[in-house]
Formats: sequence, structure tokens, C-alpha cells
Amino acid sequence: MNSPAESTAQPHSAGTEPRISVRNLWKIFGKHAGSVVGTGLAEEDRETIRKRTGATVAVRDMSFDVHPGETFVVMGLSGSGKSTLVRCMTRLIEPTSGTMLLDGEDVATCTPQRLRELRRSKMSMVFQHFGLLPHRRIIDNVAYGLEVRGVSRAERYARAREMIEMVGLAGNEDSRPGQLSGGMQQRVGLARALAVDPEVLLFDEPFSALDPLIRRDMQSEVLRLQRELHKTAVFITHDLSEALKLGDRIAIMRDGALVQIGTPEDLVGNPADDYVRDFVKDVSRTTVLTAGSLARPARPDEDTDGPAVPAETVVGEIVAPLADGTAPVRVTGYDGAVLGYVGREDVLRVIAEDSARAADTATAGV
Ligand SMILES: Nc1ncnc2c1ncn2[C@@H]1O[C@H](COP(=O)(O)OP(=O)(O)OP(=O)(O)O)[C@@H](O)[C@H]1O
Repeated sequence: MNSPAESTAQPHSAGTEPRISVRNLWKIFGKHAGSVVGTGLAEEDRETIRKRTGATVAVRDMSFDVHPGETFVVMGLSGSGKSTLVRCMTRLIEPTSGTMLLDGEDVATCTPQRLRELRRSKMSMVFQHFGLLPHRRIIDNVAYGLEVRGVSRAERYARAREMIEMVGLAGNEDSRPGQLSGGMQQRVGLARALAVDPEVLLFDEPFSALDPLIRRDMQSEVLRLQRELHKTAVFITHDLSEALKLGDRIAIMRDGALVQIGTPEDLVGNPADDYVRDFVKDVSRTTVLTAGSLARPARPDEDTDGPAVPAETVVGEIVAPLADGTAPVRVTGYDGAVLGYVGREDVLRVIAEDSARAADTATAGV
């Protein structure tokens, strides 16, 4: 029933089969949950459905794809249905209806045994409250998923040590979770999720309980790991800056439904409605617009030997190289090929648009 504004921008792995395909997923809590989907009631808003049936629509007709290697963020205010969605995707909660394909296989209808196998080998979750086993050492916590899979002691410890090192916790193998800070415990959670080498990582507000500085460190850690490992990730958050920092694409939810899916640039540049506009109104486009999106051919009178910057560099980060010389920056793709050029006037235009938008917002008193 909803028709969210879908991004026209292609994720970097577009063209490949989606790793995850969610279609028409509903989750309704309450005794009369079964009497809503497929009836006229389904068209009504959440409050009307609750008044008429007592049931709560937590996830409403959600459909989206996540591509291999993509970090897909689901964002929305408290109560918008994010946690229920991600729990339905792993069937920690049973969806009321809909499909959730993982590499073409429907997780929503597979047998309990197959579901256990999928959870052990293909998808790992990282939760806000770590979920570590308090009496086990860190190395045993990280090796737990491999132990359940029957991997030999030597092999699982070797893998666990590698993962502990990868998340920057080498030397803490023999500690217990309670001896570590919150940020360190969440690193253990990450190492544990990665140890089984899953195809998909699902993060349910993993950093919400951490203080802001640690939270920023953990976000950078996820970005670094994603650059190295290219896992497919679904990341739930209610924090816009976290969403913009981590997401290749972001889905915005409201009252259980999808409002807009897009890249950070799409959301900030073309919000689908007032709800999204309100979220992004204070975001400077220089922090989300990329050099790749501004790249244009060189002009005849321009130097073409300016500094090279990768296409995904945000505009704010090319101000310094532009200030150091007069030549535009050369924007390069993954293979190092030059995609185009961005000069001072291109960046100034973005800054001027940001200022005009800020002035409009102030005048409108929003
Ligand atoms: N077990 C449950 N029984 C009844 N209603 C529920 C249940 N779990 C969640 N809900 C309701 O479903 C809606 C969506 O909740 P959900 O926790 O998924 O939202 P959220 O966006 O993750 O919020 P938060 O960020 O606060 O965790 C809310 O109205 C909530 O009250």
C-alpha cells in the first residue's frame, strides 16, 4: 500500500542479485493480528486499526532489497518498527505475513532446523545489550558460534584470536565480559558476530547505550571493518548522523511503514515528505554530497593535474585540497580512472545552497 520514494542512485553492487529481498512483510501484534492483512482494514492507519481490533501494526507492508557488500541502514523514531523489522528478518519474532529471501531462500517459511543452520552460518546479530556469556572468557565468547557448529578447539581458538585482534582487543582473551568497558564489550560482540564468517550482519541499535565518544569510535570501527570485509549489513538506528555515516542506503520508517529509501545524498537532497525533511533539515550537504556526484568534464582552460580524490569523498573534505592550489581536484573511481573534475566554484555552489536552505528554514521558523 505504501509507495516509498526509491533511490534512483545505484548502490556499488547494483547489477548483482540482492543478498536480501524483503517483500510485503507485516508484523501485527495482538489477538486479532490475522484479521488485518488482506482486508480493507490494512489500508487504515495504525491508530484506527488499534482502535477497531486492539492489534498493533509494528511493521507494515515493507519491501526492499539489500545488495551484497552494502550497508543498509533502517532509521526511524522510537516505535517506528525498526527492531521488530530486524527481528522478523531473523525470525526472532514470527512475521504475520510476507517473505524474507536470503540468497533466494525464504527465511520466513524455512523449517526450524534450517533456521538454526542459517543463524549459525549465514547471519549474525549484534545487539545493544551485547548478549555476552558473563562467566566465559572473551575468547570463549568469541568462539561460541564456532563451538556450536562443532569446529575443533584449536581451529576455533585460532579464529577467535584473529577476530579479537581485528577488533583491537588483543591481550584481553582471558578477561571476563564484566572486566571490560561497554565499548570493549561491544567490540567483543562484533568479533563474535564476525567469527562465524556470516554473509549478513544484522545490527540492532548496537551503539545506543555507549557514550558519544566511544560510539563514534565504534562507528569508525564498523566502517573500517566494512571496507576490509565487505559484509552485507543491515544496521538499525534512531540516530541520523550514525545513519548518514554508515549507510550506503538508508530506509526511513514511520508508524511501521517505509517512507523513503535512498543514499544519504538522496535523503538530504530530495526528502520524500515533511517527515524526512524534518529529519535532515540541519544536515549540511557538504557532509553527504560526494565528489563523484559533482564530477564534470574538464573545461578547456583548466589544469587537469590537480590532486586526485576518490569518488566517495564528501565535498567538505575536498575544500582543503582545493584551497591549496587553483586546479580542480581529479575525481577517481575504484580502478583509479578519472571520472571527472570538481573545482572551487562547484564546491562554493553547494555551500551557497546550504546557506540558502538554512536561511529558508530560519525564516519558516521550522
Ligand atoms: N511484543 C510486542 N507486543 C505488542 N506490541 C509491540 C511488541 N513489540 C513492539 N510492539 C509495538 O510495535 C511498535 C514498533 O516497536 P519497535 O520496538 O519495533 O519500534 P522501534 O522503532 O524499534 O523503537 P525503539 O527505537 O524504541 O526500539 C511499537 O508501537 C511497539 O509498542
